[in-house]
Amino acid sequence: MSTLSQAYRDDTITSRHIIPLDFDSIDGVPESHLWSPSEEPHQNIQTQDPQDSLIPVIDLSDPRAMDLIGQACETWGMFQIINHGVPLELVKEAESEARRLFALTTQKKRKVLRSPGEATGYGLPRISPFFPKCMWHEGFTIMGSCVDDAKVLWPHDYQRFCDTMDGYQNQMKLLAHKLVLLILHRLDVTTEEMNWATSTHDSQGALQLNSYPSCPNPSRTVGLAPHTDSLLLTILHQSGTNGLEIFVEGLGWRLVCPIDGAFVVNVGDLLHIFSNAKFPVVYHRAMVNHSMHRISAAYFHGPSVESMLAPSSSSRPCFRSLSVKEYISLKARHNDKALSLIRI
Ligand SMILES: C=C1C[C@]23C[C@H]1CC[C@H]2[C@@]12CCC[C@@](C)(C(=O)O1)[C@H]2[C@@H]3C(=O)O
Ligand SMILES: O=C(O)CCC(=O)C(=O)O
Ligand SMILES: [Fe+2]
Repeated sequence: MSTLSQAYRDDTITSRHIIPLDFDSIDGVPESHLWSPSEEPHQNIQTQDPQDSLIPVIDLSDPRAMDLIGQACETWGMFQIINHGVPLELVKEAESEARRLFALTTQKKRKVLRSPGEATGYGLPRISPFFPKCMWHEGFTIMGSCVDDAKVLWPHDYQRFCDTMDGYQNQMKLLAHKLVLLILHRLDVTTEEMNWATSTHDSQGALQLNSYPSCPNPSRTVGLAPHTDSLLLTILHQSGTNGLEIFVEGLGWRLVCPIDGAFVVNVGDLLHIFSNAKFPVVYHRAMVNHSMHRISAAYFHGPSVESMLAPSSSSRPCFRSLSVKEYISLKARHNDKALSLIRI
């Protein structure tokens, strides 16, 4: 049976779109990373009170949580959660292990570079080929065990990194299942669909550690260009630094304020399709900072890549049915045009 990492293997990406900048040895922003002001990410920035939290913050222990989550999915496709049950020490530990990884020398990190046909390892975001300029970003993608890469990075001390990432992925998987159950109540799903969406044994996940080093010219650079996440839902830990923004129709780009101990959850393309577009597509991006090195950890949760996906119990589906694998491959080839290709 195919796994997520196999589904992400077959594309034709070139090294220019894989190798992050050598952040240790630069003292300015190279032309390759300078976005012109007319390029999309620098448009529509709103002045905003940093306290003004547009995206709702939901307490998972609140009896109204299910309703609030349903509403948030319909309105924004995004919400933040607190009291989620994930031990905060584990979250801190995962962040500090991610920092330890990105603090290694460029030479070390390039030893675990994601190779062109592979899904995991160190490198630029997969969406890089779709943009004219490079992103101020380095990432490390994990699908399941990361022991092979960790052994290369820390030959004598790889266990700590692996144990932390395993523990974090396990917690994310549990939380993702809880959230899917809560979210599906908003949709009129059949028992069969409910089983498909909540079956724990063949769900698939990926963990992406993101690093955005401080940048001498943040107004002309982009950390992670505007995109939507592909799978069902994403659970994001953003370390205390601003950077994540969501595009809201009519309002433009809005900051998603970091809240200590909270996770940001957003609807991915598969859930947009499954909801028959009742939940919006969620464009978001990460901007960079002059003084802070920002880290984030995103967990992507999806169903088995072999399974079929169709808008749930809808008499007028607006998307054709397809396998998860097929959607991943369409997305790899067409990025944000993928959804329009399956629209009925
Ligand atoms: C399971 C996933 C989800 C991936 C691909 C694969 C591993 C890495 C994820 C990201 C992380 C950064 C943004 C994104 C858009 C990217 O370029 O790589 C994500 C993408 C997706 O959601 O499509
Ligand atoms: O770093 C962030 O805040 C956003 C990360 C993100 O969107 C992603 O990994 O898909
Ligand atoms: Fe994302």
